[in-house]
Amino acid sequence: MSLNAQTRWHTFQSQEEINQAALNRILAAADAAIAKHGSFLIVLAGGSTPKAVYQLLAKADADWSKWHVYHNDDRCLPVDHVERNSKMARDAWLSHVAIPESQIHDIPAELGNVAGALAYSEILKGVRTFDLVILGLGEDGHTASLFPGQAVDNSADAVPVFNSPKPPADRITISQKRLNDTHEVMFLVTGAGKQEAVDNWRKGVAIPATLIQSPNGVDVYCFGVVLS
Ligand SMILES: O=C(O)[C@H](O)[C@@H](O)[C@H](O)[C@H](O)COP(=O)(O)O
Repeated sequence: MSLNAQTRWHTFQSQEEINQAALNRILAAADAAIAKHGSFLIVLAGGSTPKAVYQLLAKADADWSKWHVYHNDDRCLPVDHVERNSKMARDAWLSHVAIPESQIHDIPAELGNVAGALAYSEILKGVRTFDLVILGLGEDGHTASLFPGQAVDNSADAVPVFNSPKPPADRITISQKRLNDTHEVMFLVTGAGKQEAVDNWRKGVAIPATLIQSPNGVDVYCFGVVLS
């Protein structure tokens, strides 16, 4: 599968507008994937913008029995810790809809980064190309748990992260290579704090987010940053 470096930028005028656009995009991607493959494979991001979209998904109508949910990263904390991305997604959305539990694939980050990454790589073994990967953007340009200045580790589908500059230090992330094995990518970027990272990205400065490409390019949904 060949990758496409095209980045399409979309700006929205309010938080509601970006949330709604993201919701529509997810539901459309699900319909298209289910029509084509009989299933929809979505990879979730942590962060406040995705959370608001998940809350909308909790009230949406969809063919939930065909959805398979993965996470692009998680923090090595107990399962029920409020900072676990898996807990956030369950509380905001997944516990409120009829996706079969066997199709919700949390990262077992409570096992620690090494054992948890091995276990998640096993879970991802044989999983087909994802349909939609959702990603956030950190102020430092990180995405998933791919941080600036850290070596890119594509040795497995899920890899341990040590010494994350954003706490907690121990995390697990799907690798760049496996994240790029997807039909579509949607970044959700909100807030003026992301301006410098967005400026760098648009100027062609390498930031972790620019590691992400898919055969269909990448869509970046923005609110609260200026696209100059
Ligand atoms: O793992 C983390 O530390 C966060 O989940 C982080 O990666 C988040 O996705 C971005 O910082 C954007 O977050 P917001 O959507 O809240 O701006």
